[in-house]
Amino acid sequence: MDVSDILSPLNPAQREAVAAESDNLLVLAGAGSGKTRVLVHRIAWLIRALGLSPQAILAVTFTNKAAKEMRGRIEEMMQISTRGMWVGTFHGLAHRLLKAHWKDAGLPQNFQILDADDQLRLVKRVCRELDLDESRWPPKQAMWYINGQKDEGLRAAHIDVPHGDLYGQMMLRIYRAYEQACERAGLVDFAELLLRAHELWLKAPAVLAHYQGRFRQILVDEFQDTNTIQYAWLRVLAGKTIPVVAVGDDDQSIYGWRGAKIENIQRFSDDFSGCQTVRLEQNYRSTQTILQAANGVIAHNFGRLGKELWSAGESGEPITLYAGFNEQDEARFIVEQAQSWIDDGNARSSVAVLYRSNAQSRVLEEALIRAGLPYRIHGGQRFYERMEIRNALAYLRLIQNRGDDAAVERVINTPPRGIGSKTLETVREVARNREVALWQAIRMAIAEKLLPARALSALEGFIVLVDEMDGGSDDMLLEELVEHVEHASGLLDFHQKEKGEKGQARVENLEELVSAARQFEPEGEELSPLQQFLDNAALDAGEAQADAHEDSVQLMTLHSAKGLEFPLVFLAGMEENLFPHRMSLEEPGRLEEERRLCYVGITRAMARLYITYAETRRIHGSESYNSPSRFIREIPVDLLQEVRLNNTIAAPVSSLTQAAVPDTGLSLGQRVFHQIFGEGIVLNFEGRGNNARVEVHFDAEGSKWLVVQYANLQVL
Ligand SMILES: Nc1ncnc2c1ncn2[C@@H]1O[C@H](COP(=O)(O)OP(=O)(O)OP(=O)(O)O)[C@@H](O)[C@H]1O
Ligand SMILES: [Mg+2]
Repeated sequence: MDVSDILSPLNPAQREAVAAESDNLLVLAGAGSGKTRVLVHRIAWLIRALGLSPQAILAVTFTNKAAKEMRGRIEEMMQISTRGMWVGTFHGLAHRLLKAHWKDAGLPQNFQILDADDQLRLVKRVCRELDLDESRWPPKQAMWYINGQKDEGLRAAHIDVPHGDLYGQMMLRIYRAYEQACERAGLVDFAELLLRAHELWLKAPAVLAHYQGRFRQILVDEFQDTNTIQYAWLRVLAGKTIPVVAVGDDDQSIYGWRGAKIENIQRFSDDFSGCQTVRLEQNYRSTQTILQAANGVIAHNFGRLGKELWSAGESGEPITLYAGFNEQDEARFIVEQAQSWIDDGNARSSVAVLYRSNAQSRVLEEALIRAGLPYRIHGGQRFYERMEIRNALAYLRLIQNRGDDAAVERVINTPPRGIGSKTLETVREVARNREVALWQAIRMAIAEKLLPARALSALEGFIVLVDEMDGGSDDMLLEELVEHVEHASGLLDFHQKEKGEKGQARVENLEELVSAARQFEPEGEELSPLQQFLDNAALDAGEAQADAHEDSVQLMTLHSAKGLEFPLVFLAGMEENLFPHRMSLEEPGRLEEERRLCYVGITRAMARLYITYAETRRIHGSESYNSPSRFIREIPVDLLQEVRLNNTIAAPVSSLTQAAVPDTGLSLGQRVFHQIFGEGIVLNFEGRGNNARVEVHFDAEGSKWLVVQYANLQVL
């Protein structure tokens, strides 16, 4: 590819960004305006026009999948290998650094990554060791606290809690104990990866100098979702010498709840000297209708950096709105529409169904299965997160590192081998008192006969089992080892004996893990293939799907849809309390983040967009009645077309245009307070003025019809 070919498929603003010569560059632009495309072309430009070696380039993407795509695009454009290029997520890159410089980072060479599930398990254990009442100090909250502090770059030793702050003191105590537990077992959670990588720069100037000498340019996609520690890491690395190109969209910042800071966009131009800002305003992804809908929704947020977005594309079809009478009906409608789109000759993978919470996927999955439509889930119940897979991986981790307490906890009695909670408690106590890993504690318990004979022999069985799995493992291929472990551990046998589909699915998943091992390509000799495989599984959880290549309908949460695009998109479950999420209704900041999430959802659609909601929904085992999401009302009504139950088309959208209950000051979806029933939300109404009756769904009491005149509702 010629230099001119790199620029020709771009518009003038994009070209300016690709060929910009300034030290630092910020590309600030709305969805679908080609930000990611600019990054890819800029990398090509750096290599072709400026003669940079691929090894001198560091590119940060938001997911591992995006990193793979970026590599693929560059290889395809330039016909070069991207092997030496550092492309990955902040976490992936941090991991790579720590593996290479474990000593400087103060870690054992074989440190293990602790994923969210294992982390919670460990926090729970720590809380138990501190003798804390779980209901008073929920481990999950402690975990959020710990991660929140790490995201801000704070270790327990850095935190000062005021005397009277009981809560703060307790959290800090847990944090401290948790740090020690990780240290002892050589475990590193996700937030720790970033924190350590940052500390590595500060502790080991020679390492920093090495990378500062190596990289000649840093590029960051989805910059609006960087958190404090990522930003700090970047800033130290860039120093005064490495130019940084950041692309982002303040309207798509959706990870505030995980510590992401939109303000980093504003800080960037101050902190990175000589920064030039380029704005892209043309959207190439969506029809005008879809774009206008997205613009209509996001216009309700305040304090935006302000961007124009227009499209030269056609106006396209109206957005279809469907009210299912329950979630089953909603799912049926979605599958029906998807099927007819596919029957028209479109690929299954051109269809995406997006939803707010993972729990919503089950009903959709069932409808897809009934219709015989293959589907794939990104995120959520991910392959590497499935219980049986995690169990098998835990055995493999033990082969690698007996000190991995989280792995011991997970499989010591899985499948059941007669090691009860009392036995386990004793082992934990030994570990605690003597400050050793669980594995060693087991050995001590055996050697010193600290338990009844039957318990000891069960423990011994476990030790022998793992040691035997390890013996000879060096001579096996990775796939052989995985298969051997699944058999020898009894896992396969255990699930084969399980009744019904669940057991069958688990067996299939275990078999799939063997295939994954077969397909796995280790890089370099430094780390054993097993170690690389385990790291990959932990980092990649969810993104590496066994059936990635298959043409299937795409299911995912709105969060995981970031950066992607699909010709046909369904936004399902567009109901108050679901989306916007119940938890976000109290705080304006959270509500705005939900709205950005809605903007992200709408802008994933290229040609066709469906919005659906259910009038009643059974979720988490209970029935709820929610009004349509306020975000639907924020879409200009002339862009919408409502489809009724029997699939007839109605326009205009009656139920939504009448959002206000006439002459009452009330409107649908509004939160109100009643003297006796408490807080609730207005769902429905009849009549007008003093004669109007409204249906209010009270948080505590359920739905009730009330006469406005007597109900004396206070608007909240
Ligand atoms: N100049 C262009 N000519 C033709 N197509 C373009 C151009 N620029 C971008 N596109 C296409 O528009 C779509 C959106 O581009 P891209 O994904 O890079 O946008 P983005 O700004 O990164 O979006 P998001 O904010 O959702 O991440 C892609 O299909 C891309 O190939
Ligand atoms: Mg992008």
